[in-house]
Amino acid sequence: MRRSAAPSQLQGNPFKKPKFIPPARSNPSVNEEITKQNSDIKLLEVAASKNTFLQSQNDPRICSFNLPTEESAREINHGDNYREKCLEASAMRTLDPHHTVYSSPKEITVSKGREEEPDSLVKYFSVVWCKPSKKKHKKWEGDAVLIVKGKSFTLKDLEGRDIGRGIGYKCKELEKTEEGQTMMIGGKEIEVMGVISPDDFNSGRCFQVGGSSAVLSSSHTAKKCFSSPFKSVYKPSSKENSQNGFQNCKPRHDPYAPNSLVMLRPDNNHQWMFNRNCFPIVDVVVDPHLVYHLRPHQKEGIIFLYECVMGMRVNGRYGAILADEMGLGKTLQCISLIWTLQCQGPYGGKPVIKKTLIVTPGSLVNNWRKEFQKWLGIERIKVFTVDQDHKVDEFAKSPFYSVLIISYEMLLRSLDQIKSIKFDLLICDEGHRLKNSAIKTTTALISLSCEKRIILTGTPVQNDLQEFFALIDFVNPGILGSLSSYRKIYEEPIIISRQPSASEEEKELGERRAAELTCLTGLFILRRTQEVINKYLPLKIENVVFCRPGALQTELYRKLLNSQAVRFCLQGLLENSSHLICIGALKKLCNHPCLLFSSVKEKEHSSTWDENEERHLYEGLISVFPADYNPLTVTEEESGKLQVLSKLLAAVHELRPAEKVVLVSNYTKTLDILQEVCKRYGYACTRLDGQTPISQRQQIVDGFNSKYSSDFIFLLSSKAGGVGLNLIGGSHLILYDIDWNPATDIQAMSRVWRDGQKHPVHIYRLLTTGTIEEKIYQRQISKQGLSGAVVDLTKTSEHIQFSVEELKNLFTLHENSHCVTHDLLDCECTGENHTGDSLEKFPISRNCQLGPQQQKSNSLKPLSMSQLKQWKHFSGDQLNLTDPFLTRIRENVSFFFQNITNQTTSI
Ligand SMILES: Nc1ncnc2c1ncn2[C@@H]1O[C@H](COP(=O)(O)OP(=O)(O)OP(=O)(O)O)[C@@H](O)[C@H]1O
Ligand SMILES: [Mg+2]
Repeated sequence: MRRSAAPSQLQGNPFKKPKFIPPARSNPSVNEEITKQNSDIKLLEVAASKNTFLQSQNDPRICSFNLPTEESAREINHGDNYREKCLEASAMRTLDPHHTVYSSPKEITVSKGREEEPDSLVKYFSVVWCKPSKKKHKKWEGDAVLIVKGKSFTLKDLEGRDIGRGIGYKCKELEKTEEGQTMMIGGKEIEVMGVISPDDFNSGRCFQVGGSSAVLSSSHTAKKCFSSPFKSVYKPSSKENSQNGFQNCKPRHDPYAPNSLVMLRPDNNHQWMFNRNCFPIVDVVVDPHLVYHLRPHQKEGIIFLYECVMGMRVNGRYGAILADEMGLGKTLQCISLIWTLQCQGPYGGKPVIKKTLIVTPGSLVNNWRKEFQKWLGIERIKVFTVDQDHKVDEFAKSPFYSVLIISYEMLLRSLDQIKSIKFDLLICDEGHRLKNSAIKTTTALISLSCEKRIILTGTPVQNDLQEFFALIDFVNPGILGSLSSYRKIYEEPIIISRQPSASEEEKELGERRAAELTCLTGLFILRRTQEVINKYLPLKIENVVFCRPGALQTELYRKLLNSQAVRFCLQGLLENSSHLICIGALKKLCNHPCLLFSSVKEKEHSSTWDENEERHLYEGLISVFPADYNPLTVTEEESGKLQVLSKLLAAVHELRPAEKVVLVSNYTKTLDILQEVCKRYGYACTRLDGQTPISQRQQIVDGFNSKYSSDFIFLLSSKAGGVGLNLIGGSHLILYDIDWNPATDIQAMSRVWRDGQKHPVHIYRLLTTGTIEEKIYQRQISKQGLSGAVVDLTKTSEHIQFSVEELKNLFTLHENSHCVTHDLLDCECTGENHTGDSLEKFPISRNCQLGPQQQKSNSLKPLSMSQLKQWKHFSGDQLNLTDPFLTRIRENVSFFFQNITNQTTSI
């Protein structure tokens, strides 16, 4: 029977036809001919067999599917091997938010055997379908996947939707099914095109026809290319060749010099696609001036980025996500890439890019400019930063500048001008904000025509599958198909498999799909953890400090917990967000009672007080404050944390006069109080919060980091300015309050412990003992830590759902505990005799004293309860503390946890 082609058949259905045979294999004579005549390809083979230029080859963190092993350099087999590589890689990975990309093992095994297993219960077929008709020449309407399970049949379209069901055929009949056999299912006529292996179904690959399949796109493009290889290879447009003047095709830097960093040479497939004019192949070598400074992981990162944006990792895709943890130098890796691509290229040395657009949060625009200057000086690359006085037009008119740095906000305002400029490379810093494809910024950036797109983010990107899709689809549009098919094929099975009620079958399917997704995307996502730079960083001492609340605080806390509002919340009687108001009040109280006082007064004076929900919370509260209470006179004794803070600042000032402190809060009103205290003690301070004009931010940061600055304290609002800032001028960081989201706190903490820091770093997280702050901390470390799910920066308490049980726990004050968190750890120690003891003294079997050397804080992910248990911990009553700073605050502290990283010297 003749038939018209279904959509996929126009491109070739991989499940019906033999796999795509690459040009090199299908036509060896052509390949031989080309190799013979093109000396550069020969050179490629030789160069590929040397490993001088490919450091990523041996690195376990780099997914090196396309790297030029001797074999792969000789064959044009990118597309052909892709599926096998994915299959094999998928077995190695899970969809872990912290996963790094692994290299493939040497042997590739495809489980073909499974396809032939006679006793397999479920069968899968690729089919085409149409409405029933008697016509001889059918007009097939689409491709589909037929699932046969016993006697029941399900027909799914390539978006994963059910489009037909039926009952009646026998599985055995289908085992004999041959290509071309037709049958009726669910009111549709189908023709069987071939058998799909369980592997291909389980991984979801059988749905990846057309736009979503890297396999197809690769074979498709290669086919297109191969259709007339000689046209491009042997008949170059010599005019263009000579006009461009690339005959002098020496690498810009010596690829054989010691420590040279040489990029992967394009394979034959790539050459067919991109070297139509047959320029000689030239090694792309990163400027040794930069290489000299690069850390090993940064070299790997540059190789990775280069291969992604050159389309060498996934054919026809030019995007990448560099998701290295904070402080790993993503900026420098990008600068190195830009500088390399702007001056060099593999084809005749012709530069790959001319103009680059960098979009970044406002507070980092000048940081980018500074980093360009720091690594390349002011002469090599001319960067243009957009601000009120420097508009995009100026950049567009000038041939002088090649890099435009703009904030996300400015981008929206100047979108039309930006669109009129041809950018060859787009970098979105702190790009996790693009995870929401509905927001204006994302749609604006999607509308730019630039294909080479890089997202930089320190925040893990795989915690929400839809957000993950948005990020992937931004850098490599269409690679996962449409959102609806992605949902059906990946998201739904993965989510179902993680539910406790999931069947074994559902679990397996979900795991396979997750592995496949990781495999597909792992080619262009790279994440390394902080551990890779630990060895370049100084000692870090992290402390969790449980501060005893002041007497007024305790009294007010009790009063709040007895309020009608809290009682109603616990009975589930109040609606909506009333529990958030209660939580907010308790948090304010923990920071300082005067904050609560001001709130109550403010509400009392408002005209809507009588109807206000907060009345139920604040009623009678003012009577607890002294009659002459003045919220403007900040009394330290009233807040346990403030007392500890002022002693801590005094200790640093006295014991380490050359060192500085970064003081972080989520609230500007709290920062006001802290600023007041600084003033009281004559500590010079500077401040960055949401109100700080963007144009001044870098200046403030630079001022603080300068060794000539007299500022002792940097007051930082973590929400406003936490991301991306380098505050290495400070070596003590105090987190005055806690956020629900561990990512916010982690972001803030990594501002000081980063490359360039000279002093040992001390981090103090202050929590008020027995209060809601401890509960939030426990939530951070138990829920998120244990489940491994990492929340990201945009999630706030409004997104958190609480059960009545959880609210009960939140709204309890533990007045008699030194540390509720320690009580929960189920630790045998009393907190009395473990002060600063060394590992040798306390055997590892002891529950609570594994000591610093045992602690491997390998990443910035939230700590888990069990990890916390391994930290040193001791009560504040200890008299023989070895840490001089803790000794000074001991009196107001009920309990400490301490962890030391990189200990080589004493504190
Ligand atoms: N190889 C290096 N040698 C010395 N300093 C470096 C090196 N690489 C980066 N740095 C410095 O480390 C600091 C952190 O780098 P960068 O701001 O690029 O980190 P990041 O990965 O973007 O982190 P974040 O996610 O917090 O934005 C910068 O001051 C940078 O100049
Ligand atoms: Mg950064």
